[in-house]
Amino acid sequence: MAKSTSKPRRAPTRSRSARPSQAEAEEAVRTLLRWAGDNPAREGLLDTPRRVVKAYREYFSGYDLDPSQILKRTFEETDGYDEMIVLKDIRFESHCEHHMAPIIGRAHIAYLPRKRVVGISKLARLLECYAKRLQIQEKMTAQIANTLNDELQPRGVAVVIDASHHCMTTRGIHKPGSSMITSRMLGAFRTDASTRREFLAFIGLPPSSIGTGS
Ligand SMILES: Nc1nc2c(ncn2[C@@H]2O[C@H](COP(=O)(O)OP(=O)(O)OP(=O)(O)O)[C@@H](O)[C@H]2O)c(=O)[nH]1
Ligand SMILES: [Zn+2]
Repeated sequence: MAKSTSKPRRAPTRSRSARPSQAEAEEAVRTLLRWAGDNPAREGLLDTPRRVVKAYREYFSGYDLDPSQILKRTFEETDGYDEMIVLKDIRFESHCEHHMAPIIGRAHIAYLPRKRVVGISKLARLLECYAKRLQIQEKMTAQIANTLNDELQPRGVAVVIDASHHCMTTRGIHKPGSSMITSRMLGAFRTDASTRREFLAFIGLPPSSIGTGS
């Protein structure tokens, strides 16, 4: 195979200074409006670029958050609590990186603490931090589990996400009602079937619905 002489591709930068300005982002929206066949100068569309950019700032606010920082504050006075901790049915909205279309669903996050626990809202914040980025569901599921595992070093982590992809429901193949389920099991959730079953029971899934294949 011929050796490639092309320059290595630079990793995408996340630094704020490298971002286009607000004016440039609004101009890009005007271009899309013209491309769609409309007139960005008509009264109803005059404020649309500003609104779209404001909405995008919200949809993609996760790039400005540091996921590990979210889990930095932990509590050790738990009287030795070492049972499963589950936050279930956490609603979220994300956007797929292929079409920038909404992904809307629910996440269930669990861990088996080792000595310390984290404030429960931080699990939802961790989810938000990754959801408010361009995503594929598999990656988001793994990112949440891996960050929890790295930061808390618990005995196990489980993440299940069940979500509807608007790129599949409102365009393309048009399958409204379909949803995608992903899971990532680490530590005891991966190696111990009874731990996994207990978690699945907590989130209302049948015991054999999610295996680990290992
Ligand atoms: N695995 C996975 N696929 C996703 C996710 N979000 C969107 N997709 C899929 O990404 C794929 C992109 O496929 P392409 O063939 O490049 O794009 P496309 O022509 O718009 O595909 P269609 O959606 O089939 O019309 C589609 O099959 C989407 O359903 C996700 O979170 N995980
Ligand atoms: Zn998509």
